[in-house]
Amino acid sequence: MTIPLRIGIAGLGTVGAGVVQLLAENRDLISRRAGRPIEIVAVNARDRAKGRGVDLSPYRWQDDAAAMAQADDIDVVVELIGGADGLAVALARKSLAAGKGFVTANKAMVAHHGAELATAAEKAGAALKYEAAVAGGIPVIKALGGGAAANEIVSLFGILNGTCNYILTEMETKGAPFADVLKDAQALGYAEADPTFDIDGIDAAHKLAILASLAFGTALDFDHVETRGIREIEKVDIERAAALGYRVRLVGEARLIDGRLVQRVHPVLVPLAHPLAKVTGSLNAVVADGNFVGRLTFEGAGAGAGPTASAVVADLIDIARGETAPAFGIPAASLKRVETGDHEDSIGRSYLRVAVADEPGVLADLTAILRDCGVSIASLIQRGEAGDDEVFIAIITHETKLSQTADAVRRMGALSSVLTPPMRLDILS
Ligand SMILES: NC(=O)C1=CN([C@@H]2O[C@H](COP(=O)(O)OP(=O)(O)OC[C@H]3O[C@@H](n4cnc5c(N)ncnc54)[C@H](O)[C@@H]3O)[C@@H](O)[C@H]2O)C=CC1
Ligand SMILES: N[C@@H](CC=O)C(=O)O
Ligand code: NA
Repeated sequence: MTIPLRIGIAGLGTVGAGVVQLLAENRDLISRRAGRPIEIVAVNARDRAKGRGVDLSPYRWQDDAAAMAQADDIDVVVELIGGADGLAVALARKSLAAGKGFVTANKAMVAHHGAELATAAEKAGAALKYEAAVAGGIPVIKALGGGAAANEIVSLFGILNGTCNYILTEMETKGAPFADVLKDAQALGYAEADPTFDIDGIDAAHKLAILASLAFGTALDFDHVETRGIREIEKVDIERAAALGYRVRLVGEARLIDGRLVQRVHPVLVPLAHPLAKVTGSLNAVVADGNFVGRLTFEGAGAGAGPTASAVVADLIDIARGETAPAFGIPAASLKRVETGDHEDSIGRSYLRVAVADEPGVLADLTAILRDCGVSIASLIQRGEAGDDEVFIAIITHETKLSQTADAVRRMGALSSVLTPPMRLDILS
């Protein structure tokens, strides 16, 4: 007789309802692939009466999510509530302490408490899995932790937030205003409960910290992810970028440089021919360089019910098969603590947007600052009608140490003819 894997699901929102639907719809196939049935025993959410478009009648309603951690008839707790702290992490701690497997889509919790939870899982001999937490449906956690595990990986980058990518793409293709597109992304189930996590880059930073730890074998270090979101991106940046041969994307990058870890989430300009320029809508992409395999590129849906449920259920299938690899590829106690490096020490090209008063000598002042800082101009666009109070100057620099470009931007901002703080976006190479 085959013994089913019995699960309890806490959280029945976009992802939770997606998991219920997927397990029901692909039941037989999943059972064959997992080697045994995966059965939902109990479900929990804040509001029992809420309609969710899925049939919950076969399952026990559990008023208290934490009780799932103690229930004798549950082998694995699936946490789809969200939030770095509070109920989610309490449930994780209790479930793992009780020796139950724990599957989560919660990147905020993993980024903040991943090491502690991985240690608890190892101690209990239980599985901790979080494929859905990074890049939604893309199986990148399994790829880096498994398929590419023989390689040394020294750098990775990618588009890690579906909401931001959707917003940037819609602004570019439809000229739609930021606020309207954000509402659409929320309605489509892409955004976090608090969408500032998306648009301020925090969600991408959570994911980047997790990927970096897994890829480099370093301790999770969310606090040192330099994070900048897309709030300051204006229509003019998207238009100027397009005129200069680029698209704007929110990208997370992590590198080990001389043993120091540089982690950065920031909006960048991506050349039109670059693979990330073709990643549109809520799609995500992750690019990792391995020393034997070479460059690996993963692309797929980064958000939404179906893709995220796909990743959650993939973790359940792993557990049903008896896989118990350490959560971060190596035992949590072996993850290396490394110092933080500074991205501004590296060499790169940048886009600068400077809003100036249309008066004689302004351009000369800007170019003099760039000269004094050792920054050379690759291209420059000035557009504005005669009589406009404000003119936008867009500059693309040649390769320079980025700290020099930062210095130039600071000095430009101090000019009385510069009307708002200049903005710099680096160019992805
Ligand atoms: N929506 C997406 O595309 C993706 C979401 N995630 C992650 O999946 C998790 C769930 O996200 P969504 O389904 O989008 O969120 P959601 O807001 O649609 O659903 C959250 C669910 O948790 C329940 N809940 C919230 N607080 C609760 C509490 N105190 N007690 C009991 N239940 C509570 C709500 O009732 C709801 O059923 C989050 O960690 C999110 O970051 C990960 C990848 C993609
Ligand atoms: N809010 C997130 C959901 C997936 O992780 C995103 O937009 O990418
Ligand atoms: Na994933």
